[in-house]
Amino acid sequence: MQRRRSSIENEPDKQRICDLMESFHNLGWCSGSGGGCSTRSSLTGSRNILVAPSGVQKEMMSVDDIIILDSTSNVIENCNDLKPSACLSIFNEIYLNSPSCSAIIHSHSSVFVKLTNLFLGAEFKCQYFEMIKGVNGHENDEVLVIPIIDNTRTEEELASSVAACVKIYPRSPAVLVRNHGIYVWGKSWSNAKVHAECIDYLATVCLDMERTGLATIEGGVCKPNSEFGRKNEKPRVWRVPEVMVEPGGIGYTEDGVNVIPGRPLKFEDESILEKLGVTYDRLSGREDDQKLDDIKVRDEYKNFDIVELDGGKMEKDKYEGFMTKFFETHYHEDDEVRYILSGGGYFDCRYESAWYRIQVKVGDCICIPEFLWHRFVCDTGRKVRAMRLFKDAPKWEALTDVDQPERKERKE
Ligand SMILES: CSCCC(=O)/C(O)=C/O
Repeated sequence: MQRRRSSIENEPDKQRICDLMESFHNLGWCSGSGGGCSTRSSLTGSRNILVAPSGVQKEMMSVDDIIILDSTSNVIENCNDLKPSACLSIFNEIYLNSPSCSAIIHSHSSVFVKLTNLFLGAEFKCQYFEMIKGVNGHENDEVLVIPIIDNTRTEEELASSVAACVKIYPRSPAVLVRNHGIYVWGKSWSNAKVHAECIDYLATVCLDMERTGLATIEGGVCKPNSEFGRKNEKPRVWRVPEVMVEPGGIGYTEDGVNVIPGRPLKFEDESILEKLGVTYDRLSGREDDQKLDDIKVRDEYKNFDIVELDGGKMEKDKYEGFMTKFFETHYHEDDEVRYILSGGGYFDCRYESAWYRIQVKVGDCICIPEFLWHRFVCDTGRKVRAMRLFKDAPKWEALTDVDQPERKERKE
């Protein structure tokens, strides 16, 4: 039976929703009538849910505006006869599919509109940021994965996609909706609030840092360029049998490899680098890294210069000209040493009738030995800035299989 006056015992829960909505409005998470909030009743044994109404200014709600429903959406209290939030069907799906969920926040923070246009696939992923620890069950060196779904005209249409994400991504307490916002939840109202704050922070940091070159998206994961957590990462190497290499090259997906349906490529362990004679050091990505000075002394590099390619900024013909040159199979009569300062890509090295695709990213200082057939391609970020280190005067003389057929068998 529906009550006309707010029951005393529910007032603290109702007041909390009013307070949360006011603070979310002040944060810009629910301006222009967007956004919403729901919690489970804190009364012992109750499965009721409380939901903010639609049509009331988010920062001006009073306890009598908050609607209480039972677990099958029958209205228990609706003192001001208001319409429940349009998100109710989505909230219900989240409660249903995430049994520990006790509170849900729907934010229209503009950062998520921007983020879902930087991450155009089905997931936002980031790693090595301290705030990842604020998301239950995650460490700061783990990859946080939050699913992204496309927006629809109505909330009802979104509900089934949100439900599917909650089931498929049990570790994620959130679903992003492209060009729209986020649904984020937790086992209590405060846990949901912490999740919402951490994810908003991570999205803001990833966007700003990617835009200013302080973070890089590698294999779909946004990572800060600095060293923490990354120093133990080894370059990833894939083996690509020559028969699988198409005339245009290996090609690559977002993950760096060309996955021929039904024939996923094999990850190699790093011992392959030894066979290829490829060596590497992991640095910070900074030009003034002390370790770089040590390497210069250790390996007697007396000269360096910077090579920079940016498919988003350079003239198309110029960028493609460089890419064609670097992607043509070639070798040099000296070691090729490259220290990646931003962006990333893949060195493909040919050895015993196969290609080995070695991923390089910020901080990698890689040495491709003299006479080893290789080529380079940027990753999907289409940019790389690298320091080239030389023992003698800087030079870039590539010997290609076309120019030097008699050398073709060297180092194979
Ligand atoms: C990662 S630096 C750009 C590629 C390059 O300098 C080279 O020599 C490719 O073989």
